[in-house]
Amino acid sequence: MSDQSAFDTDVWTLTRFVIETGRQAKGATGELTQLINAMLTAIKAISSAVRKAGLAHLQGIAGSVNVTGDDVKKLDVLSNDLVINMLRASYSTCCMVSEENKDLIVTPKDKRGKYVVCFDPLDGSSNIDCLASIGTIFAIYKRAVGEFILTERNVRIKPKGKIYSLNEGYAKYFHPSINEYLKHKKYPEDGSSPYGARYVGSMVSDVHRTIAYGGIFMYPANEKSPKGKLRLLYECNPIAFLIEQAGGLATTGTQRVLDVQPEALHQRVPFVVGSPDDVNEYLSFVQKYS
Ligand SMILES: O=P(O)(O)OC[C@H]1O[C@](O)(COP(=O)(O)O)[C@@H](O)[C@@H]1O
Ligand SMILES: [Mg+2]
Ligand SMILES: [Mg+2]
Ligand SMILES: [Mg+2]
Repeated sequence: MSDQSAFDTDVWTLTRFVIETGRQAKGATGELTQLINAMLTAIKAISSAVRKAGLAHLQGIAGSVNVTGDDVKKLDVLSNDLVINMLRASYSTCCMVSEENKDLIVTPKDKRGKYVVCFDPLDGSSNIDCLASIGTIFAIYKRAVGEFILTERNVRIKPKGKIYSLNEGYAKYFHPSINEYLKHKKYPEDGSSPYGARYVGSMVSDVHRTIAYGGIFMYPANEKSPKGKLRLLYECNPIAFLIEQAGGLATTGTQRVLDVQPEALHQRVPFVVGSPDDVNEYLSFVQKYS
């Protein structure tokens, strides 16, 4: 707040931040600003649809299954259409990758720009009907360059947290290294306090908390899902980038997530992110078994 009055008349909205930093960037054409503003419009529309989902009969399934096997919800479809249409109309993309589209979405020639956008229009969509937090994830790459764009500054994650987060219901199918790590978190041998467990089941939400409070979020491989569930291009990479920018680590267990060479649009990778000391501790358990 700029003063003590109840209404801030000089607030830094994201739109203002994007316009001002775009103006200051040398050689900027405004295309990235157009893209981010289009994305923001789509996200505001998604947020409005999510808020009135119950009244507008937008809850429930759409009746199809997407390319990675998820039951598609009505709000997945609506969010996907919004993002595609807004981005197309921003004249800033050449192609897009969406969780909900099997193939690459190529922008019509007359609307093409220089960016590739990979997105998960609605993350955590199994949480829609119970009103838990859900959100949109996106990564922006410059054509051929493979660059992410940072939109927020100076967010830092604690070196070590007190919370672990994963779907422990799959413990029966986990590799022993994971179960041994979890046991260590719950029954520490060194006399330290056990970690708390938190798992919303919307990665956006679980990662947001992990950045805010520290700790570790995991969607590791298991016998049923040998590469985990989360998808590299539009779920793991953008989150890995944010976590690293905040001083955290993001690993598959065998390599840095951002070093994984993409081979398919909807490729999955095991995903472990969080405070550096926590992720390194997890890796020490992986190493014991390798
Ligand atoms: O139910 P599970 O197996 O724990 O999976 C939860 C994970 O699946 C996801 O919901 C997958 O994302 P979508 O909702 O975008 O398909 C993540 O947000 C979450 O971390
Ligand atoms: Mg899905
Ligand atoms: Mg998702
Ligand atoms: Mg999704």
